[in-house]
Amino acid sequence: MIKVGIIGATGYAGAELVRLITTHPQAEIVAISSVSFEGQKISDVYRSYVNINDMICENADDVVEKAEVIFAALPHGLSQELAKKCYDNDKVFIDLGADFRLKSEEEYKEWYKGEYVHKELHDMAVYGLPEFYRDKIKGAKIIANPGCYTTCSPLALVPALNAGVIDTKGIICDCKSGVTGAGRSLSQGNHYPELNEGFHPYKVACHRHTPEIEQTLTSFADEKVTITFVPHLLPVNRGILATCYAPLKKDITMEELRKIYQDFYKGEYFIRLLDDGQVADIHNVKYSNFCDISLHLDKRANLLVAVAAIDNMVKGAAGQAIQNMNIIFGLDEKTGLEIVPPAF
Ligand SMILES: NC(=O)C1=CN([C@@H]2O[C@H](COP(=O)(O)OP(=O)(O)OC[C@H]3O[C@@H](n4cnc5c(N)ncnc54)[C@H](OP(=O)(O)O)[C@@H]3O)[C@@H](O)[C@H]2O)C=CC1
Ligand SMILES: CC(=O)N[C@@H](CCC(=O)OP(=O)(O)O)C(=O)O
Repeated sequence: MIKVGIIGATGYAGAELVRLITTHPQAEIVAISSVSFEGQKISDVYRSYVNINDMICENADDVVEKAEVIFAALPHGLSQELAKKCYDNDKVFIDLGADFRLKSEEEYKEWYKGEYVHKELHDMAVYGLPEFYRDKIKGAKIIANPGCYTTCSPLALVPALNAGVIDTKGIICDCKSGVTGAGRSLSQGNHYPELNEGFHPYKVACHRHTPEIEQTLTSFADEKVTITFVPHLLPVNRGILATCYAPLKKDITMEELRKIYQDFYKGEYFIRLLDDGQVADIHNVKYSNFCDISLHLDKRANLLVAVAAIDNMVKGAAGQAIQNMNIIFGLDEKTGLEIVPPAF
């Protein structure tokens, strides 16, 4: 059994790791940590875990000592020293935050106002989007696990970009997220009466995920890709829907487009390419690690419209992190993640 530690287990992403790894057949949670709830049971924080997982929250040092793979689900900016400690002790470190995601320190400074403290760790960190970078993930010691928008949007666009059928400029990622995406901390914007029955964009064309999505897209293009990214807050608990618009470089039929996506995602269990006429819906991926993609052509405007849906807590966070762990430890990628999304 793989010995797993979870730092930040009481947050939404950490609690989702607890949920999924508790039943993973080849991994066991050996330690979890929390600052606010140290000494308390995780099942006292989340009553759904009573009698299933009643582990006591310890501190982060205990987790690093006991585990061989450490997941960190902390606010941005707290993972660099933790990664160093794990690396020095020959542990695998999987970071659900953004500290290791951007390869360019300049971009990190611009968007996160932080510094790269251990540059060598940033050089060796692998961006953990398995459908694109599986081979690099296999030997990684540090994984930068992508977040929700930054998983969903590239999954919708990369096959078309890689095949050279869409432009590298003028792409729009119009995304909607459930409220769990904002984490467990309370804020006025997430207050029920102010959120429920409303719907609005935020950080329009200035969200910190913009350079991260561009970084992934650019790795499949022959020049820098620039996008307009507009996230919206959807008054549901879970789910991300990315509706991506991209100018077509040439005339293409639906059959040709579909073939490009089918070939690119051949054998990818977690990618479900929907039939013509169907649309991706967050409803159908809830609680699962699937990404549903539907393809549409707007011939009048000469645009590709690619829509992708994921569960932000699973494929957008904990599930993808476990997928990365499975790859690193040589397990079948699906292990512990063969979850059937509920029908209603
Ligand atoms: N929610 C989502 O959909 C996604 C989240 N992520 C990323 O995962 C990470 C966690 O997000 P999420 O779970 O939503 O956030 P939460 O706010 O729900 O949880 C954050 C966790 O970090 C702990 N924490 C807070 N401050 C500190 C601190 N100063 N030192 C140590 N621990 C601290 C918190 O609790 P405690 O006080 O108990 O230690 C809690 O366990 C973030 O980097 C986020 O961007 C990535 C993809 C999707
Ligand atoms: C709804 C909401 O607030 N979402 C978060 C993103 C959550 C996420 O994906 O976190 P990462 O930053 O780790 O990628 C936001 O917009 O900041």
